[in-house]
Amino acid sequence: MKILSKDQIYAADKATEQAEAIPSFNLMERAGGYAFQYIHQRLQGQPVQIKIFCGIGNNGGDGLVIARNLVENGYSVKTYIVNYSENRSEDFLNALEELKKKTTKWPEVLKSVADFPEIAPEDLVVDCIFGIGLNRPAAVWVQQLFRLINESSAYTLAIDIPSGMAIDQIIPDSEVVRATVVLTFQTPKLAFFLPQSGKYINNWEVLDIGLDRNYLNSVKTKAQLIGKTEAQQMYRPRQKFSHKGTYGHALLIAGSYGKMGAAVLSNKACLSSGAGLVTAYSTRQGLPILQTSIPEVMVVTDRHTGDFIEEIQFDIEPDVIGIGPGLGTHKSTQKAFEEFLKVNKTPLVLDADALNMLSENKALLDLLPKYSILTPHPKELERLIGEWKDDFEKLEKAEAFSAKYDCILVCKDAHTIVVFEGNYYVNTSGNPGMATGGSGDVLTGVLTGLVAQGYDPLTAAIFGSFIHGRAADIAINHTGYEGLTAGVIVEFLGQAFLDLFHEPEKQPQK
Ligand SMILES: NC(=O)C1=CN([C@@H]2O[C@H](COP(=O)(O)OP(=O)(O)OC[C@H]3O[C@@H](n4cnc5c(N)ncnc54)[C@H](OP(=O)(O)O)[C@@H]3O)[C@@H](O)[C@H]2O)[C@@H](O)CC1
Ligand SMILES: Nc1ncnc2c1ncn2[C@@H]1O[C@H](COP(=O)(O)OP(=O)(O)O)[C@@H](O)[C@H]1O
Ligand SMILES: [K+]
Repeated sequence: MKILSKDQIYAADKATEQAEAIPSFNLMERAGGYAFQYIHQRLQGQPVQIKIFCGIGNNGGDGLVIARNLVENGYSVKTYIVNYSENRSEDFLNALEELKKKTTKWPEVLKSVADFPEIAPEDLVVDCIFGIGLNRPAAVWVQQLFRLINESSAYTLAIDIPSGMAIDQIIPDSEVVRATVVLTFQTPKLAFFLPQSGKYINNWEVLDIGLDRNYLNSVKTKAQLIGKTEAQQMYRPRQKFSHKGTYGHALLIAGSYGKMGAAVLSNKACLSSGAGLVTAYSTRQGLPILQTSIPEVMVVTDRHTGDFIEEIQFDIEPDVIGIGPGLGTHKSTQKAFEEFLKVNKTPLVLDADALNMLSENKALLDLLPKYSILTPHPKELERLIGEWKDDFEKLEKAEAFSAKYDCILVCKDAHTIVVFEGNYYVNTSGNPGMATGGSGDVLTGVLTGLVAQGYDPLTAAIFGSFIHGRAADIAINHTGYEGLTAGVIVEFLGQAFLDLFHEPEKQPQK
């Protein structure tokens, strides 16, 4: 699903107005009308006290349209205008006129804390104070209203975006309305998926307000959301007349003393995501561990007998090499890594200590083959690209890094974002149960296994991140969040593939 930017949303409005030859107020009527229907379908006339807080822009105008529809349908509604500015938008004024025609209970104007109403826990709050137009911190008294809503524990429906959250920047130290549900128009907003702003989002739903299809189909967005529908399209079915050679040979260079589990997990995951052949490269000490725990995997060891890999040399010709999990950053391993990069021509997936070694010696980055996949968690990413001011700047820096080194950056997080050629692919699968040691090692194995099978590296990164999270989502039905371990994610990889074609994805609301 496309994630439109602020400018693109405003352009979609304009395109719709032109294509349908309608004034902009019709669009507000439509958006507010659909939002009303959403509420009405759920309340079915129940006598709930509804408190609608409206700003003075178009988000506020939407609120007034919702209020009018609710009044017309017999609901008990109190409407407030949060007067943070005197610059009322034209359509806000249109919506106000229409509301005044339908009720004698005109909206109360709030100008300071003294004007705030009480909010009872059983009220339904509709937040239409700020929409995507927020571009600076709200006044202190307005933020106090956000706090009042948050402390009320009332069910809160935020329209388009929670007030206090900007669509394209992080406003530091700003209070944000913590909505129970965010009902967002036409397109999810990138801010919902970034840690600094996404933490305020519990549930979000897209409301299709019928913006111009031609515009929506043709617009190229920087960001897109990857769900089951997108993943399905990337899946490569296995062929009847195929053999293990068809699905490639993966080599995983991983493990050191005390961290052989990382090698075991990534190798198992590589096998379970469909690679034809998997070879583990590790220390001699690792040989019995690998051979007993994964008999399907072949093992090549370095010729030394120490705790760490001291040399990377093998006489097989893998289709892809995954490197890094549990490797350690011992001097001898660093040397071996550097020597390996100098001669290697095989596509790479780099994780964990391989990334740390790259961060310590940035010159090595120039040795990476084109389209290498790097899978940093936030700390590893920071070591690679430097500190960021906020999550939007993080993405910009990741983009610049990916362009400079022609690599695919898989920025792991609650919503993993794959960054490549100026595009952001935002993953929707996964859950907090995955915050457990070894789950990243599993991802390395999955991505390596997919490249081995012939998925191009970008598709492998996007599709693999989805499958990895999806396996964990299915697994928690059996383990709960706390009981999920990295090994269990591997066991559910097969289920994640099956699930691709099982049930259709929930459609956006209308
Ligand atoms: N296609 C769609 O999705 C449709 C969208 N629609 C709706 O329009 C909404 C966007 O409306 P909007 O552009 O009028 O902005 P909104 O958020 O109401 O803010 C109002 C104004 O506040 C100002 N301002 C900003 N920050 C401020 C601050 N801290 N303190 C004080 N003032 C501040 C700023 O003006 P400025 O002062 O910067 O000139 C801004 O313009 C969108 O979210 C959706 O609900 C539908 O109606 C139709 C279809
Ligand atoms: N709260 C979360 N929600 C969704 N996915 C998560 C969450 N926490 C971690 N993950 C996922 O789990 C993996 C953790 O990787 P990483 O930190 O490298 O683990 P390790 O180093 O222990 O293998 C990543 O793929 C990340 O996206
Ligand atoms: K809002």
